[in-house]
Amino acid sequence: MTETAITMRGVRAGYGATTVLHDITATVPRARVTALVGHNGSGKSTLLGVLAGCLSPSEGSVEQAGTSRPSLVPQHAQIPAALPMSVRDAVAMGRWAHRGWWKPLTRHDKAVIAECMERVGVADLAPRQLRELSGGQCRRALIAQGLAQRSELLLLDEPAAGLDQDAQERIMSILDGLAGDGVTVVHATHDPHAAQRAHHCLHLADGRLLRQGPPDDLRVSRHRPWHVGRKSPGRLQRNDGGHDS
Ligand SMILES: Nc1ncnc2c1ncn2[C@@H]1O[C@H](COP(=O)(O)OP(=O)(O)OP(=O)(O)O)[C@@H](O)[C@H]1O
Repeated sequence: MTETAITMRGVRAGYGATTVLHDITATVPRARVTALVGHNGSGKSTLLGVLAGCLSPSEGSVEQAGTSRPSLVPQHAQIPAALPMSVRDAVAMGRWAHRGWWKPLTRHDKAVIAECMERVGVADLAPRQLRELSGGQCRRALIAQGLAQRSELLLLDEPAAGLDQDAQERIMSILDGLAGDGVTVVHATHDPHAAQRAHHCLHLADGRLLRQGPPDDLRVSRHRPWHVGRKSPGRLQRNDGGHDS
């Protein structure tokens, strides 16, 4: 049976006086890939922020089964393009959560950094400047940075957006492999194919959870990807705990 990594109950959250997420009750399975799907502005990034602990719910609760601090991989590098920084330095920043930025890296830190770069296929790019990388290479370097935190929960904001099919496929395979190794992966995506590859989906619309369940049940159409058709099959669970028919 699949264990639950995260349980959200009645989560309401937003920015200042603006509420973005309303009454989100959902679960995220452990050691699986979960896709957050929905139109632009539906609240996917905001929900990632809540799961990462960057945004506190104004109502409701988020329970995480694991003990490690979540690792959030943002959509874009939070590093100014003009700042000289190698791929190795960027990945090493993932260790700051453990050591603080002021302490020298230990042998263990260096081994973790090397392993994470190897895992996502950027080891040969280690001395290159981040600003010199292609979009796909840069995304993989950011994923390596997230992995270097060694968290049980990896959150990614559109990790494959704007990449060609091969680069997307490579990133989705990396996420699959991580889940296979026991990491709980949650990523926001607009891409129906990426959603189809996930084990579980949370479908948001206007800040509310429309439905959650396996991607096959989402019946994603290429032309209207996040349209909820009348023929939706019965297994998808609605946010009120009922089932579509
Ligand atoms: N820092 C912020 N301050 C105020 N409002 C914000 C902030 N960030 C996002 N919002 C608002 O919250 C709503 C949800 O945005 P969010 O980025 O979570 O959606 P999204 O589904 O990730 O969108 P996209 O697919 O375009 O990335 C939007 O109306 C947006 O304008």
